[in-house]
Amino acid sequence: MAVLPGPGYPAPAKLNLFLHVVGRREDGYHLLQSVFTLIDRQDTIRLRVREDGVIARVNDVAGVPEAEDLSVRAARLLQEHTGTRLGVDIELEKRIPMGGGLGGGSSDAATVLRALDGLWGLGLGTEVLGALGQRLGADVPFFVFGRTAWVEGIGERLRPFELPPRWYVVLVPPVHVPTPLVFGAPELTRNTEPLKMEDFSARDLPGATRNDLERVVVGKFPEVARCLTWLKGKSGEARLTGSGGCVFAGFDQREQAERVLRERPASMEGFVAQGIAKHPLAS
Ligand SMILES: C[C@](O)(CO)[C@H](O)COP(=O)(O)OP(=O)(O)OC[C@H]1O[C@@H](n2ccc(N)nc2=O)[C@H](O)[C@@H]1O
Ligand SMILES: Nc1ncnc2c1ncn2[C@@H]1O[C@H](COP(=O)(O)OP(=O)(O)OP(=O)(O)O)[C@@H](O)[C@H]1O
Repeated sequence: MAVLPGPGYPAPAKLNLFLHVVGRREDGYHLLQSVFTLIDRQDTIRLRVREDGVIARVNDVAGVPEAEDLSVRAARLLQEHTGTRLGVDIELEKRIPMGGGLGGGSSDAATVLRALDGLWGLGLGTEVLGALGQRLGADVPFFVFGRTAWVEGIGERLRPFELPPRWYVVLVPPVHVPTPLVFGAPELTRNTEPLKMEDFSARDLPGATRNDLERVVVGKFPEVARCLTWLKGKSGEARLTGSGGCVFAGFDQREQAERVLRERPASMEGFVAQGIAKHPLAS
């Protein structure tokens, strides 16, 4: 039952269609190349502006204490940055599996930044919000950018990339993969040769790319390995998203995706989601 009124603001999940680690910065962050797409599995965030400057979450979210919640931290950061006297009540309805490489926390943060930019009358716009968002997490600039993107740097260099309509089977193993554990693994390869975006169309991508984090995650989490092996049996394109543990495969027809999902073993959680070219809040 919703506590706050109104339909709320959507915060869609993402998939990394590929993820190459091409280097490492001096501060330990990794230089990546990736194509990010939004999908229509989403969290919902309801907001009510407060005149007293207080920022508070009004519902409990299992596994996410209020002080750590990226939606709350996004509001605090924006308030500090602008000095606004306004505050906000935040209600977060989670539907995106957590710790799955689907970027849920980052998307929640980006949605709060965008929505409060309007509700608090700030008018900062996409570029400033994206730069602020980077302080909250490497994926936040993508969600602020709000469209399918070829992504470089640690996640802040974004260019639009065209994809045909696609439906994805996403399997959700019962594990929570900590991103720092994966990036910190000694066995991770960090020297994939950089690709040029101009050389690739969406159709070439699966054969020419992979997720460099996959080998590390599969080695550490047998449940991820099990889901991936099963899905690879259905599509050679199956792979990990982000730092996992979710795995996915893309299909041209919704029916194909739904059939594969139905065929999965009863013990495997999963869903079908459609790729979306543009964030519902993007102009
Ligand atoms: C792997 C991806 O999911 C791809 O979309 C993201 O790059 C991870 O993004 P994220 O979860 O928002 O990551 P952050 O919260 O910024 O970083 C968590 C930790 O992951 C590592 N990290 C993250 C991103 C990056 N480009 N290099 C890194 O080495 C760092 O150890 C960092 O402390
Ligand atoms: N609003 C939020 N929603 C989900 N997790 C959050 C949120 N705020 C903070 N977190 C913390 O972030 C952790 C990772 O959650 P999230 O779902 O964003 O990971 P992820 O999908 O693996 O992200 P990524 O693709 O960026 O690696 C959670 O376990 C939780 O501790």
